[in-house]
Amino acid sequence: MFPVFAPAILALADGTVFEGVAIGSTGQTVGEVVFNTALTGYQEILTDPSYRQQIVTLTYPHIGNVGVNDEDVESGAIQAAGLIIKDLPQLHANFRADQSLGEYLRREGIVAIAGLDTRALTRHLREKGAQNGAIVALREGDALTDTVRAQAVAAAQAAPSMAGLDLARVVTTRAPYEWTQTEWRLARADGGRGYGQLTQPRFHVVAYDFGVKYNILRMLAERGCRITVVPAQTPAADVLALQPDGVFLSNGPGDPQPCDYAIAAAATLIERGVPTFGICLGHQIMALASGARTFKMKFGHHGANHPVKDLDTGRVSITSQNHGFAVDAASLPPTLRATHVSLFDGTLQGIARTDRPAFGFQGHPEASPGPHDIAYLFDRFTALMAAAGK
Ligand SMILES: NC(=O)CC[C@H](N)C(=O)O
Repeated sequence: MFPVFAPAILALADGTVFEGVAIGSTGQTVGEVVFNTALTGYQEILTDPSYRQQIVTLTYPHIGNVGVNDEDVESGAIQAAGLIIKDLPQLHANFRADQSLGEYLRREGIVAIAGLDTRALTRHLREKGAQNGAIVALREGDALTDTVRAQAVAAAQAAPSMAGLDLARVVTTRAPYEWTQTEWRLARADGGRGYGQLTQPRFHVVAYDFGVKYNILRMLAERGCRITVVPAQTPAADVLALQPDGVFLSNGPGDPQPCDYAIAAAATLIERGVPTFGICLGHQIMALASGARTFKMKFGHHGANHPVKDLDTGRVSITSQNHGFAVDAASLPPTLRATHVSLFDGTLQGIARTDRPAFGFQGHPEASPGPHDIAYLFDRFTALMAAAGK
């Protein structure tokens, strides 16, 4: 029996209302509505902690075809505040699937909507900018009234703005832990060579968890890193006491600016000459720690086909992206140089310290599913640690 879907609406803070059907839990969710243009990877997107308090609309129309499995997760749970898609196939098929997308959303209590015009919504967000929204998913038989619409718009307007929000401290691990992984969990973003091999640990990396994605840890482990993951608010002195060969600053949700504890810790560790690599939020924190500024973008970058140019080599990589803030290229102090730039809008994508072994990248070199063009940055990090005497 195919399910009968109850009505649902998406209301934006500017008063625009889209109607569709409920494909997840019933109830209401609020968050910043952003669009992601990747064709694949809906499970990785939903479980990426950087999507906390964001409602994601996927521009690819058929989402759910291959169901859901317990391997393709980037964290232990769905992190996005909600999901918006055009069409949920009524049957899924994949040998690895153990449930449907709808079942997964309901099991995790996520409110989601399908059946609306995601192209119109995406155009709207591109023109007006990312803004807060509310999804209201009604129970079967409940009527969609003007009161429900008005309440949803009011809920969207009452939601907190992403600018100024420190969410890293919300999603981070409560206690430090050592990353371990089994064969089947090894990274797939290894340049298409298939499943990677664990290498005998050569480096000890302390990874700040601001909302870290599993595949980053897998790719570091594959390159011979033993990894101690620490909470976002761990002081630099505690990290130095672990005698790391390198420090990794992870991706994560929210605005980097209020993460003063992380900015202070990163500044100390970089100053002390510890090889440091930052991805996305970690890259932004490294920039702030070095005296640059960040700003909120109009609708950000969320997709898997963004061309980025390496300014040192001229090489263009197709990259995965997920960010709503960026480092202001005009704010770089003399100790920071631009290493990568987005060929979509010219915004800064990579930075490196001129006086210390530290660099950051705005996109996702660990992208799983790919593209894997920029995975070479992980090798750059291990090379920095090797050069520092390991
Ligand atoms: N993926 C990330 O780390 C995102 C960083 C930050 N939250 C932003 O939106 O820009």
